[in-house]
Amino acid sequence: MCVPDPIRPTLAFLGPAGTFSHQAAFDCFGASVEYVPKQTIEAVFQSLSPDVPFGIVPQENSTYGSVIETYNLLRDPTIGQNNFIRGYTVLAIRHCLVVRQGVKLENIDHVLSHEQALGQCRSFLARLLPGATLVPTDSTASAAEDISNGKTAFDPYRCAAICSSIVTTVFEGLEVLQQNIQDGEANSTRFFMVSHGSDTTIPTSQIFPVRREALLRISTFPESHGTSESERPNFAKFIRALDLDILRIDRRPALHALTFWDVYFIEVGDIKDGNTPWSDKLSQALRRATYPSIEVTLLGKW
Ligand SMILES: O=C(O)C(=O)Cc1ccccc1
Repeated sequence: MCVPDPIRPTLAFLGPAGTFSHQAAFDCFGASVEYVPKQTIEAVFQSLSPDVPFGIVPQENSTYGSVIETYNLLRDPTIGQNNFIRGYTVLAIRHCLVVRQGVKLENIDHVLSHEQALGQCRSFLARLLPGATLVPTDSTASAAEDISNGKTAFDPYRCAAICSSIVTTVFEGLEVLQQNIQDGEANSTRFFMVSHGSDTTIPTSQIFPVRREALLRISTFPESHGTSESERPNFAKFIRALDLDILRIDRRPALHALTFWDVYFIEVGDIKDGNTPWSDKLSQALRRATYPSIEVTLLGKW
């Protein structure tokens, strides 16, 4: 059972120890939180509660793009109701090819990792391991753990994991065969910090960029239950009415059954900081941008 520590709140991350999510969280929170590993990003979201007030989830990579699993989970109604995005942090990602000690490149016929990491190392894999089978795992560090303890469906002496070099200090019998195998030196991942409740005090000052920003979820649906094209919302009008900076837009299929009436995620920023509190400015913007067939939920502001 998890007994909450009144001094050190709990933070859930995609585990096991040694993932990039773990590093991103540690860079922000250091010793001020207690870290709880979860097997999936979904489990991180699901664990948010009074006992686990904080979580961290990967949101976007500069080489491979949006983390689809995270955006799919942001469609859940609990986000924006009980759980909220509270800010973000960016981590430079340096991938390594990690093997059991003594394994050489020519021995490898399976490469295990999180699908984001496999995607971030495409050109290395195509050049140096063109014949290897790519095996998606729950996380980068879980790939290393599986090879270390022999819990893969494959011969661990014919496998490699793509992960951080830190895993060699966490799991036994592993070594780094190649370093810096990511496509592009600038490879970075942005992580969202999430909390249970919208105003839970965050035990760090490391996470927030100076800018005032927010994430909106826009659900679209036909007003009548015919799915006529003429009912499609006019996004240009909606965005003009918001009158905020539009920092990025993502789109995922909706959870309802109406085909192609999608969910949009819009990150907005304050055009100019003034004396008006950011929450008031956001409420005013959302009032200006009220349209039939568009439902807006504030998923978080920071
Ligand atoms: O699996 C991990 O280590 C994660 O934290 C997800 C991830 C994977 C690859 C790059 C950044 C984050």
